[in-house]
Amino acid sequence: MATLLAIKYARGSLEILDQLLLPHQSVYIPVNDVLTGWQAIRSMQVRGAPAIAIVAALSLAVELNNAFDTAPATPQSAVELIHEKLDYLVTSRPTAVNLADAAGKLKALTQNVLAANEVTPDLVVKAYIEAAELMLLKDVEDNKAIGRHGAEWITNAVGKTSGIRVLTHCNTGSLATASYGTALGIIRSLHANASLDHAYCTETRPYNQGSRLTAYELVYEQIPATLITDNMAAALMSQQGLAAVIVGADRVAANGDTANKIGTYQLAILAKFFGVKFVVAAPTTSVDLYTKNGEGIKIEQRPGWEVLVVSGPTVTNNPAKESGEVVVDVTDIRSVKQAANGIGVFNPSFDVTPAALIDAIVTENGVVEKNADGIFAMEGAFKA
Ligand SMILES: CSC[C@@H](O)[C@@H](O)C(=O)COP(=O)(O)O
Repeated sequence: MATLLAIKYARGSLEILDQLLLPHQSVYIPVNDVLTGWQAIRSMQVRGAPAIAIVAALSLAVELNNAFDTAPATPQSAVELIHEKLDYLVTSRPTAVNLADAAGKLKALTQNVLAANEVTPDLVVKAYIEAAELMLLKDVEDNKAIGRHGAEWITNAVGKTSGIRVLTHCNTGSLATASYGTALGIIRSLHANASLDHAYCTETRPYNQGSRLTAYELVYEQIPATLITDNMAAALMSQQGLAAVIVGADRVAANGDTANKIGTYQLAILAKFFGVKFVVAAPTTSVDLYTKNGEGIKIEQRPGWEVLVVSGPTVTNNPAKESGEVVVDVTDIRSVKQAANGIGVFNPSFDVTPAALIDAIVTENGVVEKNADGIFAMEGAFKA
């Protein structure tokens, strides 16, 4: 069976699956430049920490590849142009560190190319494009490794190789990454090993990444699965004997505090209460050693209409605008208003789960657990 692909890329061409239309329609839209990439990320046409970073990097790769007529005059100006565009892309969404991490690595790489002998603007551009393309390939490999490590850790931790039931939140699958997925990658691995009995996924209000995307992926992959609303988690844990809650991450601080989709924190508290393992799955590109703990993580506040409507307005007739303004069509048929007029709205897109509530953090290099003092040392995640 073909895997779902959020990102279709060949040199000079990038298309993304418009996630605002899922699960009703599967429509790929072209992303030929940085401005369109920025808008696709801000408007959630593509979302999920790794996918955002890859689409941002590749949108610039396509723009540079196709801009034959406007190639920079000097290697220095090529580097400056690339850095300026990357800085702009980083402003699209603030919480997931993968985007800033990718931009930082690509800036350092192009800066290093400048130091080489006989460098030309073309060489700078070529080095950038090749590095961005590698990020796409590496993410798939990393996710498969996360899947293997996480499945092994969970089966060992609960002492069972079959009959395992898990709960996941938000979307962390093929649609949130280059392919395979992080938390959903672990569920995929458990299923492939015949260890999984059942996967539960939350709706993940207000944006419904769970019911719209994770449920879609689970059905597509024929993994036995059930959808719950976010407020059913305690009832589920009290009745269904879960082995683990498995979630992704948008940013893991140096002490293991983890920013992830709003609602993750309350699931971690419930997991602690019910003695269910709480597992975070993320590539090392989500680990931010420069941020000491969760207090330093900037949480994106999303527009109030996402809470006031079901499913949310779609982005239609949305030409890229220099101002970066995103045009939403609130009269769209899927925008069913469900709240009293005049009510205020609190809509943080993410929350921070304290490290104390987390049992394991799985990266492509293995599993980080707390040391004897009960502390995660996330530097360890960078050692294979
Ligand atoms: C592998 S994706 C991990 C996280 O990015 C995911 O759980 C999440 O919080 C996504 O948020 P989103 O707002 O949909 O981009």
